[in-house]
Amino acid sequence: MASQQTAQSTLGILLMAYGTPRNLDEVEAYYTHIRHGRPPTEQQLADLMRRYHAIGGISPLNDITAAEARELEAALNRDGGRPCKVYLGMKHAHPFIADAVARMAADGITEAVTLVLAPHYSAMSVGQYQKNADEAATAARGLTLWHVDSWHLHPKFLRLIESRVQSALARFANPDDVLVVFSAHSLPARIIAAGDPYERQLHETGDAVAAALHLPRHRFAWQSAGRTADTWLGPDILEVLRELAAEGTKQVLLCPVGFVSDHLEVLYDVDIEAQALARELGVQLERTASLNADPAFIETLRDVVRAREVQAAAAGRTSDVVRPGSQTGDEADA
Ligand SMILES: CC1=C(CCC(=O)O)c2cc3nc(cc4[nH]c(cc5[nH]c(cc1n2)c(C)c5CCC(=O)O)c(CCC(=O)O)c4C)C(CCC(=O)O)=C3C
Ligand SMILES: [Fe+2]
Repeated sequence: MASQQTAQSTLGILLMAYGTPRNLDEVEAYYTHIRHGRPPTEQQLADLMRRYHAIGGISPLNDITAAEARELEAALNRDGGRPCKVYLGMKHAHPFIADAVARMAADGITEAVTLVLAPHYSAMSVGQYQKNADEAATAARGLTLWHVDSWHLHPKFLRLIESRVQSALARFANPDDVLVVFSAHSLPARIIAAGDPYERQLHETGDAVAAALHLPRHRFAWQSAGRTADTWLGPDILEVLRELAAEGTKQVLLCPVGFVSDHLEVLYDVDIEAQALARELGVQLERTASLNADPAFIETLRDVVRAREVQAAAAGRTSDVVRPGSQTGDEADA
């Protein structure tokens, strides 16, 4: 009897994002949260404040994420499928992931697809979002979560990145002679030894885009590494820019494909910091436009959610209990 009710009940969507301070007064608490409760030094805080000031005082990330959540819910509710409600949960800002899960449970949601606004899986990034969600769901009881781990090879995602690369290439005098660099947020290098798929997935995305566009050559780089004693994945985008300039490369297109929105890592680390170095090196550096709330990106996310729902339903037909899963959204139909 419960399953008949489930067929028409609302499917929850836990849309998870990094989160950003809403104003400069919130930066210290935000930074402390990122540092697992250890307040930053005065110097570290001043440096982060300086970067937020440099991009206009506040990151556009909150507005973009909210628009993505709103548009995704609208897209899901006009496709004729099971009615959906999107709950936004952030890793480091309000509303936190646990708050979103608690609200979902209070609303009577019993099944939800979880999706992180980052295409590539790492146990240290997406895995942590999922862990936060799982803990809250266990506490709430009666709420089953179906995780999407990654969607870095979803055909619609690849088409979107390809078109972003193509339009950016057109900004160069000699588009055939541009070196495309795909980047993502660096992570501590020890994840690789632990068998993490993060680096491989970044390469898979970049290689697929390069093949589709017949790019003569492309490279990979990491960016925005933390300022800690850890060894971070490299080479860094700044290091790659120096190397390319030394080799005589004059035109570089950076595609920060590990991020979906405009935020500090894109607007400061690329548009300000990397641009300054490129100018100094005499290199023309362009960057692909972020996906943000582009309707074609919202369609991609909608497909990823529906594909995960179908997978979960199929699993439910072959067993009595649908356990929190962790399949990828990459197999979705084009
Ligand atoms: C993998 C990953 C993504 C991509 C995937 C995803 O999106 O999840 C990401 C995105 C983001 N990271 C962001 C902001 C920050 N991340 C920091 C620090 C760190 N990030 C890490 C990892 C990631 N971060 C790590 C391992 C640290 C070191 C933590 C420590 O030392 O324990 C710091 C501290 C200062 C600094 O290091 O710069 C800030 C301010 C913003 C919001 C920007 C805005 O407000 O517009 C976004 C979207
Ligand atoms: Fe970060």
